[in-house]
This record gives sequence, C-alpha cells and structure tokens, in this order.
Amino acid sequence: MQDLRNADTLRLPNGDGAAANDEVKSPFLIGVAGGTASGKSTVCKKIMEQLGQAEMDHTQRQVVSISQDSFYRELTPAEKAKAQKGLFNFDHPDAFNEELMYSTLQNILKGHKVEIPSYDYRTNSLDFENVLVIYPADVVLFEGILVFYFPKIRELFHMKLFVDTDSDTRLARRVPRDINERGRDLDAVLTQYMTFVKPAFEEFCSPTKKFADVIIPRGADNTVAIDLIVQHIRDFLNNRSRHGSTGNMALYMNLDLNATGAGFAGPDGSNLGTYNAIRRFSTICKELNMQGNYFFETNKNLPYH
Ligand SMILES: Nc1ncnc2c1ncn2[C@@H]1O[C@H](COP(=O)(O)OP(=O)(O)O)[C@@H](O)[C@H]1O
Ligand SMILES: Nc1ccn([C@@H]2O[C@H](COP(=O)(O)O)[C@@H](O)[C@H]2O)c(=O)n1
Repeated sequence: MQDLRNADTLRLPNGDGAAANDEVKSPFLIGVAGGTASGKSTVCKKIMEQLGQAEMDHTQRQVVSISQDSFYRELTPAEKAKAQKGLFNFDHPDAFNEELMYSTLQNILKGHKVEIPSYDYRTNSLDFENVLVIYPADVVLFEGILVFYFPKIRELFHMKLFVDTDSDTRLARRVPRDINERGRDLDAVLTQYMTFVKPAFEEFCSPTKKFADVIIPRGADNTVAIDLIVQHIRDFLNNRSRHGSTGNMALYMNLDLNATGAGFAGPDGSNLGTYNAIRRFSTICKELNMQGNYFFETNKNLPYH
C-alpha cells in the first residue's frame, strides 16, 4: 500500500492565516450522494478500508469521511417539538446549514484543520460533546443525501459519486436502522418516510444523480465499482506525488483525449503516466459499462474510447 502521506503539497498564497511558505495539503475532495440508506457510509468505509485507512488512528489518517448530517442546522424549540413527533422535514434542503457546509469544505480544501460536531438522531441536534477533528488529509469523502444539491458546494468536488440503490431496499434497510440505532418506533419511521423522505428524495435528491461522474448501482455490493474508484484515487495520488500541485486534478478529470495537441504537458514535460492512467481507467469503465456494473454519466470531457 502506498504511503498517501507524501502525496501532495500545495503552496498557499498569503492569507487565511497561512504563512507565505507554509506547505499545506489540499485534499482530493469526493462527494458521495444517494438516497437515505442507499449505502453511502458503507461505500465510504469500503473505500477507506481498501486504501488501508479504516483501522488507523484518526489523527494519522490520510483519507477521512465526513457526513452531511453534521451540517443540519440547529432547530428552534418549536421545530424541535415538531421533530420529536416526526413532523419535521429533515430531507428538505432548508434543513441544512449551507453556508457552514460551504465554508467548512473550503477550509478543508485549504488544508486547514477543522472541527465538526457529530449528529445525535435521538435528540435531533448537533452533538458538540463529540466533535470530529479533521486533520489535513489527502482524500476527503463527503457523504449525504443532498451533497450535490447546492450548486456552489457541488462545484467544490473533484469527483462525484452517486450510490444508486432501489427504494424498496433502502426502505427495508432504513426501518431497522432507525429503530435500532436512531431510537425511533416503526409507526414514526413509516410516517416520516411517506410524508417527507420519499417525496423529498424524488424532488431534491434523485435529480442530482445527473451531476455524478460515477453512478454506483447496488452500493457497497458493487465491489467492481468500488475497486475502480479506489484505483482511480490511487492513480490520482501517484500522479500528484510525481507532479505536485492540485492543478493536475483539472488535467486528470477534464482532459479531452481526442483533441489534437491536448495539453498534456506536466511540469517536467513527462505526462505519459497521466495519459496512461486515464486510458486504463476509461477502458476498464467502458468494459464494465457493458456489464451494467458501473458507468459514467455524460461528462463530455471524460475520455470514452
Ligand atoms: N450492501 C449492503 N448489504 C446489506 N446491508 C447494507 C448494505 N449497505 C448498507 N447496508 C446497511 O444498510 C443501512 C444503511 O447503510 P448506510 O451505509 O449507513 O447508508 P447511508 O449512509 O446511505 O444512509 C446500514 O444499517 C447498513 O449496515
Ligand atoms: N434528526 C434527523 C436527521 C436526519 N434524519 C434522516 O436521516 C436521513 C439522512 O441520513 P442517511 O444516513 O439515511 O443518508 C434523512 O433521510 C433524514 O430523514 C432523521 O430521521 N432525523
């Protein structure tokens, strides 16, 4: 397993508290969207495991996963009372603190250490007693039902994944999870699902699938897709450690391989590694696409060949 710790440094200009010569890591930011109980957290966990990060002390991790649930906004007393009766819509975009989510992700991209509260589903509130400290990392996964909903947040991701699990399976997983782990009773879970969760999925979450670079049918069961994504992350990190600069990410994701004279030139003129990595990745994807395991949405800049 490669050591991701040496993957990249980004020299920041003066500002945001960074000294002129501070070398900071700017992570590869991956958004993971999908309906409730589609397997977003499980997919993130598998990616971390395959990158050898799951068992590691969190202060040492080079790959971290953050939940959008930590950015639910604080409820007013009246809203809290509604939430306790299952009458608050936690699946509507207004339930989230968009500005805090945006500024936190920006700070993460600048390589700053950030602190994120965990979320307590039993009390429907943020838990500031259990704060997750996110140290500068090489890869940050940000997962949640509406991570692609807000345009300016969507634009921050280097890679966008959508976990696509059918709604019957998701409901069948959500019911026991909410009863066993989130302190709910069956009636409340089903009422909330029919009143808020299902309609909001159709209105706000499902339409964001079109923004994904990669759609993962069946979630964590799709080991082929997960292997490929992990390989892509490794290739990116290898490429970045050779050439430095997060600027290479734009090259990596948006290169038009069919364009004559496409701008392959890396800092040292040797760009064959990047080129081959993209070719290898896209060829495998094309093959898998035919098997229906894994496919790209229509990002015209991604190389299909
Ligand atoms: N492939 C799978 N097979 C069986 N159970 C799964 C699978 N993926 C997730 N689950 C279970 O379904 C529930 C929701 O999964 P989770 O990954 O937390 O979804 P999300 O993060 O999208 O809400 C959890 O209890 C989890 O253990
Ligand atoms: N107090 C809350 C907050 C959120 N929810 C539900 O959680 C779902 C999102 O989390 P997933 O892990 O399922 O993606 C969302 O559908 C909310 O309905 C809640 O029930 N209570």
